[in-house]
Amino acid sequence: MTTEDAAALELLGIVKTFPGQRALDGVDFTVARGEIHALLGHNGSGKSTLIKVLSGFHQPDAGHCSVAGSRLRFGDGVAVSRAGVRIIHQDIGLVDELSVLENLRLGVGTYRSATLGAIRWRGERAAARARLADLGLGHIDPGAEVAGLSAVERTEVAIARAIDDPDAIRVLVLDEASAALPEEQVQHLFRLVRTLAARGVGVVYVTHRLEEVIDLADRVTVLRDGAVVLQESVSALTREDLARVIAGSDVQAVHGTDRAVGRTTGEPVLELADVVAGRELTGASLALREGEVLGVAGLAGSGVHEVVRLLQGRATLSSGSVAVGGAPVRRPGVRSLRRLGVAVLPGERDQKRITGMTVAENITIADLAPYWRGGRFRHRAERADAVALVERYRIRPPDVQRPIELLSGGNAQKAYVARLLRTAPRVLVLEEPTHGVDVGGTAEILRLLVEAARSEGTAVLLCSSDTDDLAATCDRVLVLRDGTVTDELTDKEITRERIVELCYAAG
Ligand SMILES: Nc1ncnc2c1ncn2[C@@H]1O[C@H](COP(=O)(O)OP(=O)(O)OP(=O)(O)O)[C@@H](O)[C@H]1O
Repeated sequence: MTTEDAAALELLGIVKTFPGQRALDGVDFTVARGEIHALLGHNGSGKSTLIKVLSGFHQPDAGHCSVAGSRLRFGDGVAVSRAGVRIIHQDIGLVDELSVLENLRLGVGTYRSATLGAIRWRGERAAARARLADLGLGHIDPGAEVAGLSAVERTEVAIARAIDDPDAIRVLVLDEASAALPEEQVQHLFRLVRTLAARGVGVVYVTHRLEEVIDLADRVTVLRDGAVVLQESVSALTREDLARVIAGSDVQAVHGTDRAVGRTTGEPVLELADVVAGRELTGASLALREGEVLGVAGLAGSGVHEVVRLLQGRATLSSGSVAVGGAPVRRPGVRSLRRLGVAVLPGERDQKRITGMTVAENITIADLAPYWRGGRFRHRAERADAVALVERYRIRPPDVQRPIELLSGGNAQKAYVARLLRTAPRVLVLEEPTHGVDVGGTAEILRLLVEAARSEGTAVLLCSSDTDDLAATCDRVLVLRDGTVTDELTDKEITRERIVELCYAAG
């Protein structure tokens, strides 16, 4: 077989066992040249492990790998890169303070136009511009600082950086590259992916967003518990088919949650009035009421993220006021707000994961008081609570003594949501709570949030870029633009299309 005929990527018979657990159980995964191949599976099904085997990070117990017809030795990251495999992780690893050009050149070591030790920036800039234009990214200025780019532009730059020599790239893996992208920017990413596929690159696209698979991919592989349960052309499948195969059973619809009309009349428990704060909020006001699920939507830079940062004490309140239960909070922050019954789940992983601790400890840490009795800590009671919550949230594997770092991304996210809900707060502020969570887990988390609002009267502030989540659960949705609340949707006005439209509206 010539290199031209060979598959871009062939992973055959891959087995990987961790102590006490088989993460991959003889997986065959083949991607043709120019094919966009979606890799799906529930949280903990083995997607990341398969990618890590390909990258050389994990040594598999069995199996073999070929790239464009050439056999590849496992465990050798340099050989993987030399063979033309590029992997973009969700944490795309750009340096914010540097320009696009500097980021493109990072890691390459040499500047093309250096003579006698001096870098000829004009030449470098022209080369970078040509490289971006070649990938259809002519709209990105090489001189722009990365911090000022939109989320999708950052992803585009990360991909452009990886594609240092387009003719030599055989396989591009995008590991949840769209997870942090607002929905309306995803199409830009798709355009770039299609450009690369049209040049013969085999693309592996890992995602939990099933609509994206239908829209973008040619073929799909679904993993369940480390084994391939479906490998098929996407054209034959619907979103519902995929959800069913991923879960291994019928998934309860996330949508169509019974939205309670009239919920918006409870007492305000969290109020922001004319808040100017951090880099983004320029006069935002909102009132979250008892027993309601209030959604907050907006594009990157609109201020949604800054609302969460403000409530975490990470963005300074310059003017305006924050009040809980009618009483002003002068310095909002995690501690001051927790005392008032406000719990915050931030979006960033490092802000919620407590490394070096077990799953049980990560779940119970927010309130250990019930376990202290007579000066002694009742480990058994703590463990029993954690076991019950792991069961309720279907965290896999169901081992509460496991270090949290060893959980898959989506299973860890379920543990953080469990931590917050367990403390039965009066106000619950969540940023992207279903980020990286599979279709079944998402339905469960949203159901629990609505239940907390309905039966406990919890006031839930749901800051999310997932318009499906917002449309399925919220009693009201606020849209932010340029740091202020510009629109409010209630009841039947809350649709996915309307939210996106308002996020994008001008002026
Ligand atoms: N280093 C490790 N040590 C022990 N177990 C691990 C390790 N890495 C992963 N696992 C386990 O292997 C299984 C597969 O995990 P993996 O991260 O591949 O899942 P995933 O499909 O990527 O999930 P997600 O969608 O949540 O990211 C999980 O049960 C996970 O807990």
